[in-house]
Amino acid sequence: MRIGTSNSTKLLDNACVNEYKIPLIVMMENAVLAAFKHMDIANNQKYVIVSGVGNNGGDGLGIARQLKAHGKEVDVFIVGNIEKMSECSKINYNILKAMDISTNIIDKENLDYLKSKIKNSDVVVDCIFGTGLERDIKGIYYDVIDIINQNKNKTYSIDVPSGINATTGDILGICIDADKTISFEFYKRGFLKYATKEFIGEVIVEHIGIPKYILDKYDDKEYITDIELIKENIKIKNKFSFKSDFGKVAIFAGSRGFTGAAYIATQAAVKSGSGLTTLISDSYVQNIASQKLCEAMTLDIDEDEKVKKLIKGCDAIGFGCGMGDNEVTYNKLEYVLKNTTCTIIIDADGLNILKQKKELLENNPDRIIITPHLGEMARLTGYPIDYIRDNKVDVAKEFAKKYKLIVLLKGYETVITDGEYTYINPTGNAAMANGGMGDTLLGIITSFVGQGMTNLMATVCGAYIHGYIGDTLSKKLYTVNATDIISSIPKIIKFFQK
Ligand SMILES: NC(=O)C1=CN([C@@H]2O[C@H](COP(=O)(O)OP(=O)(O)OC[C@H]3O[C@@H](n4cnc5c(N)ncnc54)[C@H](OP(=O)(O)O)[C@@H]3O)[C@@H](O)[C@H]2O)[C@@H](O)CC1
Ligand SMILES: Nc1ncnc2c1ncn2[C@@H]1O[C@H](COP(=O)(O)OP(=O)(O)O)[C@@H](O)[C@H]1O
Ligand SMILES: [K+]
Repeated sequence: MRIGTSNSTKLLDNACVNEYKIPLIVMMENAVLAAFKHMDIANNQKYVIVSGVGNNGGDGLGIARQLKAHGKEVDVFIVGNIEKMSECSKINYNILKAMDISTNIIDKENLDYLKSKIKNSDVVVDCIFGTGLERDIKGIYYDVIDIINQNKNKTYSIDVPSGINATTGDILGICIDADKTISFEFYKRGFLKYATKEFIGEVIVEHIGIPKYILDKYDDKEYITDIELIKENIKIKNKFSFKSDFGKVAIFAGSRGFTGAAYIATQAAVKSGSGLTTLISDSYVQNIASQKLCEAMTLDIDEDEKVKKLIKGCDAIGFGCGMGDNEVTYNKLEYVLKNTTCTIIIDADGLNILKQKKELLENNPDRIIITPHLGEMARLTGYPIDYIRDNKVDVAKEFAKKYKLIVLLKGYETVITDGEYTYINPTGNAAMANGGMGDTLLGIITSFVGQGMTNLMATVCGAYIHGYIGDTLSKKLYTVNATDIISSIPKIIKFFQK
């Protein structure tokens, strides 16, 4: 699913109208019919439409007509200067008048009437502002939004809950508290902001008849990952496959007190389908982990020659889980990067050691994937956590571009980007917020890179599948742990295999 801003919508509108000769009223009617499908007419009878005088308002007037045509009771209210009504809204307004569907122009005097109609309705359809909102909401607009929020039974917002800036997610003074948002063509970038989530309700993105090749042209290269993309990327094991076809990977992980991290990351790679997996750790961890790792091999990190030989032949290397934030870990990372050419996936202490010394990243373009959580990203970038949380796409993109690597910024709606293409991961949940989850993810991504996926797709697919398993398990489990995820990996990957 594509992500877009107010600007993308404007550019697309202009291209459709001027270049491709699709009249705006045609797109508006498509938008009306698309939104109408989600008006839940089987369960509601009384609707209040509140329209502004821009095109978002025009959508509302069209929806009012459709609702009437389906036998619903509809009260239409318009807020704003009717003289300034947009051309297409005017067309829909005139149709309503010609059909004798009465409309009320809102002023200070009839706010009580609006309130009583809202109280008495099943659904308020919010069409005050869409992507055209740019400045703070004041005066009568403020009062109307407040009245809707205080008195509604349910509110369905068209394109954007009025009051939310579609690009930034900022609330411009006040906003509609929507139960459902029916948005057109793009999942609005502003919806990604955590603070906005509680106002957008369920979000549905509908197409309004714009051909794919036109959308591709005006694409911001930002997407919500969908299941089809995963299915396209999961490798089919054909009958002639050999273990070398599924990659040779190594995991550098663990230290005293962090044996679990080593086991989890390694076992996750094994279960994700790697042909050959080796855990490289200190001898203490090796002794313990090897008791549990039946399929993976283990190697002592201090056996220099053996390590060098092994990593030179690897297709991907995972690095950092539970290794310790110290000079030894830094030296090992430097060593691994120097002695290999394959992709290195860096997490946890592998990231912590980089905070003062980012030259390792600078000198290794296009072969590193980093998987920080917000805290680790704060240490890497120097930005405060709150700033990163509110600007996660931009922060991740900036870092990826600067160091020519892939950033997977973890958390609710994990961001994955190579600086040019960005994917937001829709899977995963709070039941997964416990130790070891990141190690599991590292193992899955390392395995996928080793199996031949591009670095970007391995990261996108890894995050999606990791979260998908968590979502599936959390339906029955109060907490989902790393070992739960690991045992479900083969079954779920099989489900995605085309
Ligand atoms: N391709 C698509 O996706 C299609 C999209 N479509 C729909 O069009 C919508 C975008 O329409 P839009 O551009 O007319 O902007 P919209 O959101 O109605 O707002 C503009 C109005 O609000 C006013 N106004 C703004 N801020 C204000 C404030 N703070 N306080 C008070 N007033 C304020 C502004 O007034 P002005 O700034 O001119 O004074 C103007 O009157 C989009 O969201 C979707 O629903 C479809 O119909 C067709 C295809
Ligand atoms: N609330 C949440 N919603 C979605 N995913 C989550 C949530 N909490 C945690 N996760 C996922 O769980 C993993 C936790 O990783 P991380 O923070 O590195 O944990 P650890 O280092 O303890 O293993 C990440 O992939 C993250 O996206
Ligand atoms: K709206």
